[in-house]
Amino acid sequence: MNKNVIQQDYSINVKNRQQQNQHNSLLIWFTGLSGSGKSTLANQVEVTLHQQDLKTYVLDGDNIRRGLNKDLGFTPEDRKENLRRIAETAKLFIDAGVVTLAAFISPLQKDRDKIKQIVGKENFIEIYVKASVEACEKRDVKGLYQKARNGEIKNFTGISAPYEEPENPDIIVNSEEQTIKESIQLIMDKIKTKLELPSHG
Ligand SMILES: Nc1ncnc2c1ncn2[C@@H]1O[C@H](COP(=O)(O)OS(=O)(=O)O)[C@@H](OP(=O)(O)O)[C@H]1O
Ligand SMILES: Nc1ncnc2c1ncn2[C@@H]1O[C@H](COP(=O)(O)OP(=O)(O)O)[C@@H](O)[C@H]1O
Repeated sequence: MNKNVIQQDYSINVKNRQQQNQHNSLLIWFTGLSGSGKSTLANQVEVTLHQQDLKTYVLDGDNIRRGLNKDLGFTPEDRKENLRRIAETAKLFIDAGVVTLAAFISPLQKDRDKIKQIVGKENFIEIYVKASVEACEKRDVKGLYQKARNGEIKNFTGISAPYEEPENPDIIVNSEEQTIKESIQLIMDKIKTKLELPSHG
């Protein structure tokens, strides 16, 4: 970092914003294979929080890769940079007082550790959306597994690129064994205390 770039402080800080919103800000990070259910669950958790008047925003793999990170692909280096930029973006959202949900494959433990370090461990909840490659391939929501099997897509997670299961996730939901409703309930129970919702119960 350039030593001539100095942090500028403003009168209104994250605590002021959280007080006004009447809830904490937090990064709720969903990791798992393509098709495991990250976007589905992030969407439903956001709907639930939004209905309770919380300020929310979802950062999603496909959407970010069509904009901010459209210069990046799926090599290990590009995934690392993709996730670093997303973590820095999420940090701004947390500072803005927003409950931020992120749905990214984020396949490597070292990259997920870095995200936690960037946003601060007190602001980070890691949810492992567990589902086997077989189940995700059977769903093949976007037809990408078939393309990966045909060799049309290289470095495809679960087929030709690794996925490391999280070492110590805060929450595990198994989308082969639990219904969407059960998973949402489990996630809501866990995040409620972290969000400190004084007027929301
Ligand atoms: N090679 C390869 N491997 C994995 N995924 C691929 C690939 N090519 C395209 N896609 C699509 O990109 C989405 C994953 O992007 P992410 O930013 O979440 O990936 S990563 O965290 O940087 O690993 C992923 O979205 P999800 O299916 O929602 O996970 C895919 O739609
Ligand atoms: N228990 C479950 N939890 C989440 N998704 C499920 C579950 N059962 C079936 N699905 C389906 O699996 C698919 C997951 O796709 P998606 O949410 O796009 O995954 P990802 O974002 O991880 O790529 C959706 O079509 C969803 O309806």
